[in-house]
Amino acid sequence: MTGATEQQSSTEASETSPHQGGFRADFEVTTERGGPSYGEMVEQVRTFMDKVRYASPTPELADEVIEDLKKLNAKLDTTLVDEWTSPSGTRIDLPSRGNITLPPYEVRNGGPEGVDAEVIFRRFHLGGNGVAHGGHVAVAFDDLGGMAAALRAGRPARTAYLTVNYRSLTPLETPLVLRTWVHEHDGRKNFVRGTLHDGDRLCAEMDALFIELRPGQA
Ligand SMILES: CCCCCCCCCCCC(=O)SCCNC(=O)CCNC(=O)[C@H](O)C(C)(C)COP(=O)(O)OP(=O)(O)OC[C@H]1O[C@@H](n2cnc3c(N)ncnc32)[C@H](O)[C@@H]1OP(=O)(O)O
Repeated sequence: MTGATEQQSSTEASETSPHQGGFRADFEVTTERGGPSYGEMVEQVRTFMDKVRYASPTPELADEVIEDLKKLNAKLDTTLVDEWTSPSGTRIDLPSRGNITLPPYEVRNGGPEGVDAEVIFRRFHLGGNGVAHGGHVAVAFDDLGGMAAALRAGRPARTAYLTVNYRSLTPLETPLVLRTWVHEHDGRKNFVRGTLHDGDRLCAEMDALFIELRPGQA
């Protein structure tokens, strides 16, 4: 690969970065990091990825887009911070907490009893034949399953295993309902279940184990 590897991609955490071990020390919730336009910036990137998924550029246009992207990457290089202080993942006012790597979802209800969210798989989440890639469905279950475990336990949890049963096709660009809840817990172990529905139709189910992290655990 050329180009991307020439550029800076992240910065090291500083001693004052607010984290313990492998996760943030607290549920980091912010609405201001990255400023009022951060959500729109993320949305424009998602839209760009949607278009890249279906674009078939001429060689000239591909070169033009590469030059534009290099300029944009250079702009962001001037603002990189460590993972613990970046807006991504903490902006609870934005879809998927502003995390560009997740399918965009909005939590309609979330608490110790479970999480109820609306998720939309985008055009760039295409697997084949117009429907979502199964890996992206698993990503949505992982994040919202981890959220159900964390909200019940009051501290972060890591996925030990996660099984998805794909029951029917998962459409793109359609608001879907994803629910997760702790079915059973035993010490640090949270057995979490989840469902993904398109209206009344069950698209997929999840069965997972999330282990609460000990303070300072990597
Ligand atoms: C509002 C904002 C919210 C924000 C919400 C944000 C949510 C984000 C969620 C994202 C979550 C992720 O993707 S996390 C990334 C993917 N996951 C990982 O990389 C995890 C890699 N694995 C590990 O780090 C480790 O194996 C752990 C942490 C999972 C477990 O290690 P440990 O803490 O040392 O625990 P350990 O003693 O081994 O196990 C504890 C108990 O669990 C059992 N156990 C452990 N692993 C398994 C297993 N795979 N299957 C069955 N059982 C298991 C053990 O037998 C033991 O049972 P007993 O003897 O006690 O009965």
